[in-house]
Amino acid sequence: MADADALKRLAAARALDFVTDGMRLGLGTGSTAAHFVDLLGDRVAAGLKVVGVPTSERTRAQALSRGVPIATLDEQPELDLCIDGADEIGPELALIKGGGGALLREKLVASAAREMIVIADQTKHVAMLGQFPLPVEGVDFGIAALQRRLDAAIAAAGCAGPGTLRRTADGAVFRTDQNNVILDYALGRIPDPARLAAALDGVVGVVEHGLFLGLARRALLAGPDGITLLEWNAGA
Ligand SMILES: O=C(CO)[C@H](O)[C@H](O)COP(=O)(O)O
Repeated sequence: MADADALKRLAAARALDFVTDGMRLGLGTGSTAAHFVDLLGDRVAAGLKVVGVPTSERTRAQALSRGVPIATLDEQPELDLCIDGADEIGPELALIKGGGGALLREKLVASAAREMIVIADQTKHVAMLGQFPLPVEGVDFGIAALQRRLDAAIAAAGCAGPGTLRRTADGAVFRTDQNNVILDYALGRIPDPARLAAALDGVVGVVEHGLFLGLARRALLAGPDGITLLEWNAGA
């Protein structure tokens, strides 16, 4: 059976079929998105004309190293397509994102795009979101108070589970590219993502959360038997 990284690259390669000359692209963050940027670099070297808006400093550096022209979201506020990975893909292409800590810029870039395509290995596809801890990005002023407000909002939305302040491997508090902190909520199950998202949106001190609802239109899932295309049109 193909290993997970080979499957991620397979999904990334298929996403290139949706890229056409002149496109303004949102470039995601994470190991799957990194495969896409790598392969996009080959296409650019072969003459494809695109401009990419990276969702993290990591992706920005990679795009530059692969010769992919980049711009900021201020320079390109309207994008044609955003290609990004996900930590979980649930019903109606509801996503958990932010395992790599880039959820805020990822959501900003995806929201600026006419279409978002998620690329992943098929293990990310789940019947219900929540096994992957939900990242919540917040300001670092009064983290303990923020956590209390979050615990209450999460309980009111019918979910429960501990929130843990994210740290780096050497024990330092993790900082996002926007210099915020992340609380990872191990909820186990999120039966009603829209209800939880609305609750989190209302918490003072929350900058953004990792529930991406109504943003992805397609998902390309790679498995041992090839690519499965999932489609969801929230407006239909
Ligand atoms: O949301 C993300 C980063 O903030 C990533 O898309 C998500 O963590 C998936 O990563 P990978 O492709 O490495 O499995």
